[in-house]
Amino acid sequence: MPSPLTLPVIDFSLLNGSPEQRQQLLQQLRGAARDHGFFYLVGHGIAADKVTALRQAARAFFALPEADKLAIDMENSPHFRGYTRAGEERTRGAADWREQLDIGAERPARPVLAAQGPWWRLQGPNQWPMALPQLKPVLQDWQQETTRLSIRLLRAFAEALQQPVDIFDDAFALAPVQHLKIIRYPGSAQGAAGQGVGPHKDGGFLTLLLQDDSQDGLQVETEQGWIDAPSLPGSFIVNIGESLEMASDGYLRANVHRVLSPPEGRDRLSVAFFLGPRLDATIPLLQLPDYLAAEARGPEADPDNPLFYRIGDNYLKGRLRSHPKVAVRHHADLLSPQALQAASLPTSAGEYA
Ligand SMILES: O=C(O)CCC(=O)C(=O)O
Ligand SMILES: [Fe+2]
Repeated sequence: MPSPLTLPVIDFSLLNGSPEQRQQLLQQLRGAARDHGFFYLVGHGIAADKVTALRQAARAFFALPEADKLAIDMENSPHFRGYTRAGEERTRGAADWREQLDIGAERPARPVLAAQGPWWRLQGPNQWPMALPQLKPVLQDWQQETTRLSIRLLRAFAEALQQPVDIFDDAFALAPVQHLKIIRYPGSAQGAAGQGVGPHKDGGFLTLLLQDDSQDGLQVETEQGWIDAPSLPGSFIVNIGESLEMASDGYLRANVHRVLSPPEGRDRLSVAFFLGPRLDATIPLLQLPDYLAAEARGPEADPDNPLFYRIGDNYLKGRLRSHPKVAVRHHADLLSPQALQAASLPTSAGEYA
């Protein structure tokens, strides 16, 4: 039995409706992002045939022989691009049971001079599978579509928070982070007790998640405990990242979520797009009008997860922690001795500095 929808459903096409409809939409967006940090987005304007093409291409990628996938293993890439086998990625030290392909914006690697931020190491070429040439145009098209939609959403948030509509534009000028991940959660003998991906918040500004219409598993943490976020066909799940929470002094909420493994014999495919400001931007701090500032909770402080005002520092911290093998192979100079030691243990619960 699918559980009832408990997260709000927002129709983005009302942005172009009557002035009353537009105001109502902005209020809904603000409320959903403040109270839950998660909502369903419909009326988003991305065509259904693009969704179909994306799902087919993602399925075809995961169906490739393992050797073709490992030919683009993320371990080859100092920029954290490429394929990760199930069990290799970690969330708060515990292994996630999902395989995935990470793609970023296709930009040349930068020579990293000592005086520049080490986060520039995240910029560089993607790895594309030779065995499936049709994947690249489909994923790049999706990356463009979701970037456009995310920026429209951010502009709507700016308006909903009584800010100049272009307040975030500088942070996205030239080279925003456009991180796209196609993900497959294999079934597990442990069923829902298995960790598809462990509890975490997303970094960056906004996540647009395309779910699997035939297998659920996403859950969001609330004051009442975990709630299911079952698939709603035709929608995206939108959630707020930690940097946007920080920018809005906690008004917009970055919420904890996780994915439970499917039962044995089934799997779940999802596609997550994470939009973030350019790596060398600092988080713009919004001045909220008094009536909104009164509702802002301040960003949540987690001693295990320090947040930085420099966007690149947050991304680098996250990538080094999630992909310890890549970190040790390419970025050992950035790791603390404890992190280096933890990363070389097979199933450690280490935290990466
Ligand atoms: O696959 C999903 O449904 C969620 C994935 C997720 O939360 C993430 O990759 O950050
Ligand atoms: Fe997430």
